[in-house]
Amino acid sequence: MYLQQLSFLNFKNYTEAELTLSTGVNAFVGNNGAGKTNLLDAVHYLSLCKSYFNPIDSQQIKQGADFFMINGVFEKNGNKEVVACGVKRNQKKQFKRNKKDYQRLADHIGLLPLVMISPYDISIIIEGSEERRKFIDNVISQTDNQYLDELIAYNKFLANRNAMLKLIADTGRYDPDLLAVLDEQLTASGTRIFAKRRAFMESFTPVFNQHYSFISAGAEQVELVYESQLLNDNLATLLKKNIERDRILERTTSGIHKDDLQFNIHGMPMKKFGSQGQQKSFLIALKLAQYTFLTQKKGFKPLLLLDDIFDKLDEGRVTKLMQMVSNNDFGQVLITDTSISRVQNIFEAINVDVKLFKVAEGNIDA
Ligand SMILES: Nc1ncnc2c1ncn2[C@@H]1O[C@H](COP(=O)(O)OP(=O)(O)OP(=O)(O)O)[C@@H](O)[C@H]1O
Repeated sequence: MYLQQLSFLNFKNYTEAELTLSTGVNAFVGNNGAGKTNLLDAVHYLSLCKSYFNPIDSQQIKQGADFFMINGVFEKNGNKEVVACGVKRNQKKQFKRNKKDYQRLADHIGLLPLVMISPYDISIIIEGSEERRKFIDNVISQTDNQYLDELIAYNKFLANRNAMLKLIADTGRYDPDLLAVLDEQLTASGTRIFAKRRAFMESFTPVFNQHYSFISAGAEQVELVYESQLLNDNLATLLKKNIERDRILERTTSGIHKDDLQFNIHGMPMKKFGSQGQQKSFLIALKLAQYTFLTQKKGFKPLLLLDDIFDKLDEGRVTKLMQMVSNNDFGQVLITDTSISRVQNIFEAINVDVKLFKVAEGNIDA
């Protein structure tokens, strides 16, 4: 699967742009603020119906304009897929595939899969557990349509149970039978999500380890560990065991909403003990493992978007990484950088053709 043509109107700092991409490596080069990341974000819209960086659609409209429009022509399994996304101020987002409007945007997710690696991903390491759960959930939901619905249902059951705990605290009236019904719903849904997350992590972790040791040439030992209360006990038992604590805190303290991922380097937390380059290598290995997982599940290669990828990585890691993404396991790659000579030198050294685009103040030249 690859993106053949991309065009957009009034998208962020672009008034109008149109480009034809190569099926291999495409590099977008320009100064800070030129619009390189914005271009990758336009591609992200076509795949996941939203920005990678900012959830508010109207803020992506060029300042002073009333709407933005993004169009893409993809080639997938020998067929053309024409995708269009339009946002007008104060109106619902429009999303079309082959000229037909989607009823549910969720139906588009996973059709044209994509993996983005960006400097903003550092939040997966440094922020709270929610970011790491979001990472797992995003990867699984690109290959499992029911997963997102299951998560929505779980969150609803969780909100109901928390509301009940609050009501008990406010009124002093405790009805164990009613709570048992809520526990049953939460347990059934939470257990299904846990099973999916655990199965995913079992197949994902060895691939992650392989990618990390390739990029770092085995320079350091890292570890990725899935943490869930449900690994030790089933959810029904946990809810019963912790009911007194939940009543005091007026919220549910057991469940898959407490899951996390532990990232270690030489047995210590990556967040505190990893260098910037090691943290970046860790994130890249996570995302490339996501790419491998998606490829295996889908049976075709997703798009790979690499934003500002060379910063903080040493020459050895850059070469390894570029060798890896240019080989046959990867398909179309879009990459951004500030230096033409750096991009040319890196790819010349590994003998890989690159289609170069120069980006300056919202203009793209091939
Ligand atoms: N809605 C908008 N309207 C107009 N301009 C916008 C809008 N949103 C973002 N921009 C502009 O886009 C520019 C940033 O573009 P982008 O992040 O793509 O730069 P970049 O080429 O990736 O830069 P860097 O090398 O620094 O990462 C900024 O100048 C910003 O003001």
